[in-house]
Amino acid sequence: MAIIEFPKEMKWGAATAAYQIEGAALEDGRGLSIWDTFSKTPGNVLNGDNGDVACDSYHRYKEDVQIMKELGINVYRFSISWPRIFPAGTGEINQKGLQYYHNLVDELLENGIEPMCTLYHWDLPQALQDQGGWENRKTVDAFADYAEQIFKEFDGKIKKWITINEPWCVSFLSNFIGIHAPGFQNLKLATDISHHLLLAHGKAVARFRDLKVEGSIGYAPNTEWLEPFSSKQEDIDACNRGMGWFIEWFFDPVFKGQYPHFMLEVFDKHGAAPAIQAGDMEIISQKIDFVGINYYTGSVGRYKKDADLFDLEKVDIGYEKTDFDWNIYPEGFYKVLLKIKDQYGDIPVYITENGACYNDEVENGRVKDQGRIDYLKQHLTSLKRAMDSGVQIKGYLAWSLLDNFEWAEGYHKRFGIVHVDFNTLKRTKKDSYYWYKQTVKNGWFDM
Ligand SMILES: N#[N+]C[C@@H]1[C@@H](O)[C@H](O)[C@@H](O)[C@@H]2O[C@H]12
Repeated sequence: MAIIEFPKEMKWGAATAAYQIEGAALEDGRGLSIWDTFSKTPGNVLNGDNGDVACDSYHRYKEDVQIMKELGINVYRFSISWPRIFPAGTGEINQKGLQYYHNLVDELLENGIEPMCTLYHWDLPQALQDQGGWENRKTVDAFADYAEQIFKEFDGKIKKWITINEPWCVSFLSNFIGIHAPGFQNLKLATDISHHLLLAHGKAVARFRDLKVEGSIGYAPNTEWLEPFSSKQEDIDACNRGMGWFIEWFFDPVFKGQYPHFMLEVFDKHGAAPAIQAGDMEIISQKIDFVGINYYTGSVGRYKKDADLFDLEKVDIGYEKTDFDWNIYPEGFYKVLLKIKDQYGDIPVYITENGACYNDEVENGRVKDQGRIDYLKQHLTSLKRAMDSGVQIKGYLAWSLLDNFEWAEGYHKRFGIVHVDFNTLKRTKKDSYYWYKQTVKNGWFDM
């Protein structure tokens, strides 16, 4: 067996998001989000699930922090619910909402765990959606005002900040593919929203710098690897276009100050090039301190005219899959990280999400989730290989601490290293929790 060992200074953590774990959706002055509306529209979420209760972490955060403390992690990524702070999206502040996050952050700090805060993890205030949502440039400024409020409130307590989680999901999955809130299917709308999200990111970074907030700031794009089916150039080009949708489209504006021409060509062909105003790209491309990378899976792809926007067809060549029916493809993790380093330079990287869906259940008080342990081992081995190839990895945060509301899949899809019984809200540490605990303690594991 091989020992996979990590630097002593590497951070180890776990990640969650507000709408997926908090519950208390109608409590203490919280306003509605687009996910409250979307999840309660019949047919949008499996089994009609919603985030009204979720893991009830709003009330159980102290228990959850003790679970983290026993786990031994030193960083915890959570998100702030914008409508819990600004119920109408702007204007009056909900003090009880702020107080909840002070309580959570204080509990983390008292237990030696560093908070990493995501400002936007998909739960846009419904009041802003009613005014056009991310399609409306006014939402960009509303986000910057919300971010400024949070920076001022938590400066000195929170020192790692993420502006936007997975802008591809917020724009294309939610407004072109349409399976996430608010559920539109319009490519031009989606590309305009992708631009406004990057603008919102940039404006929040500008406020962060202007306020001289202590700490570091970045964003957390989602990534995927597409391996060409053959060495034919048409297959290679199709895969590069497909990855460009996740990577270059959201990295080039931030790191190069312009959209990738090959992607603009694709969107322009469909009459969907984004509306860019003078000065936008300068705002978007100001320096950030780190990039968060979310990686789950990869696929094999080949050229097929009109198969999708990119003339790309995914091919199932029999990779083992998780219960989300996603390929287990750790090689792609390595390749994504090297691609980002090669194309965008030696930017510090946090793996802000990586994990596996297995719909495991408790049997005699135990959850035997060897599949998740194997997934983590394989992907951490790829991560170490990327680090040995020069990628500046600052930390790894497993998705997720808890089984939680998995968006359109509801509570059926489980990503946690801790099982949650959604009838009783009982937490049960899985075998993967104990494996991860030992790995965090040692800084190595036996492959
Ligand atoms: N699906 N899936 C699991 C996980 C989702 O639960 C997170 O909220 C997202 O940031 C990202 O999509 C990844």
